[in-house]
Amino acid sequence: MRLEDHQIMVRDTAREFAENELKPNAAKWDAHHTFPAEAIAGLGELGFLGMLVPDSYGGAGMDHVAYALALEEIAAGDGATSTIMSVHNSVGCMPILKFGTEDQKQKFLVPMAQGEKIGAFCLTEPQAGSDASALRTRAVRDGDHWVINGSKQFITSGSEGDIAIVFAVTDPDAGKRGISAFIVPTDTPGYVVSRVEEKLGQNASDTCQITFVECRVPAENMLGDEGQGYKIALANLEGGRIGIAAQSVGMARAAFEAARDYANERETFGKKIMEHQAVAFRLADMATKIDAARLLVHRAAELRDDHKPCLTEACMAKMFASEIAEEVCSAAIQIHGGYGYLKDFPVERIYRDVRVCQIYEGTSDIQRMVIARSLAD
Ligand SMILES: CC(C)(COP(=O)(O)OP(=O)(O)OC[C@H]1O[C@@H](n2cnc3c(N)ncnc32)[C@H](O)[C@@H]1OP(=O)(O)O)[C@@H](O)C(=O)NCCC(=O)NCCSC(=O)CCS(=O)O
Repeated sequence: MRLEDHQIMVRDTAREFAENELKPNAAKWDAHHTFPAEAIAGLGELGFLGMLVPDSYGGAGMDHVAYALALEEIAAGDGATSTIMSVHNSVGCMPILKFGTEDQKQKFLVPMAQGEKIGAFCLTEPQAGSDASALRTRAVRDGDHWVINGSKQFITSGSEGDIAIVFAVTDPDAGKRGISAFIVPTDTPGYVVSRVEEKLGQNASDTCQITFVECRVPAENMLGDEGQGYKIALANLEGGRIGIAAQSVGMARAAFEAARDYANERETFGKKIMEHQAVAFRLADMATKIDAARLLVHRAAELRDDHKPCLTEACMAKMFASEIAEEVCSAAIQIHGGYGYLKDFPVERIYRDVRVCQIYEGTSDIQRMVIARSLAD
């Protein structure tokens, strides 16, 4: 894959940031469940929190390939930080860029793109995950406000974030066309963080249950037209999925590199374990899978940059990259032997962090479902 100069610069900048600011801290943040506030501020200074937003709205005006390259590098440094970055850029900023009014862009998008405000995406509910149209959260018009009541589940940055894109039913008789989207600052009364979840991995990124209790938002905070919410959600998940795929590649690469380095140091039976064919072949398979996943990610990102349809390609990239990433991380632990199971080595954390990539922003089975639809006559 041939990269342009600005893409190489983005990749190298992100790699340096990951090496210096993320890798040395990732284990500590994971152990103490610390939100990486300083690192997020650093990403903002580098322009990585408004990557896809034009400079006229305070962003870096980058293409999706550059974005995928940056996310891969940030994920190689710390999976949790890359999740905050991915959700913020793709399903936080992009819905406002694409569907927002000029006033909404000035008020909400500009500070988000400059990294002053962090975005969250409130679609999923306790009983509506894969079946995203089965929402129960209701928004009822009351004069010049909408009043939101309901529960949202698995919300990245739900507690640490500042601006939430919230989907709610405004017309219960209209099915998918009865869902609308709202921009809700998280300091709005009635936006309640009811639980910060305990998770297998990605402990530095908060995942929350949010309850909306008579949460009143001004009518001008509706995003897009009334009834357009479901379409807004799905359209932005498409780009989000390319981001999750890039993250998966980054985490897989970090685990692979740790295993490769270990294999070149560790000796058994009088030689480096790299010289045992079983280990060398395992590493060869890992490297091949990572490269294949990256090519799928870049194909989807290029299509998006060319404004061509890429739903199927985004789903293929996410499904494949997230699944091989778990395989690669598992193999990396195997190469480390018993040490791979210890927290002293990074592969233990990366293995935990990468698992969710097969679940959030659409499970692997949902990706397969969407891909299969494109195969039907
Ligand atoms: C399972 C699903 C794929 C099912 O989708 P549907 O069959 O319900 O959708 P459709 O009827 O095909 O489409 C509805 C509507 O939207 C338009 N649409 C669909 N896809 C796109 C797109 N990619 N771009 C633009 N528009 C799109 C479509 O044309 C229809 O419009 P019209 O009615 O024709 O006008 C789907 O439900 C699905 O993807 N489910 C998984 C949901 C998911 O990924 N959830 C995780 C969300 S992440 C979260 O909430 C946590 C936040 S986090 O922190 O990450």
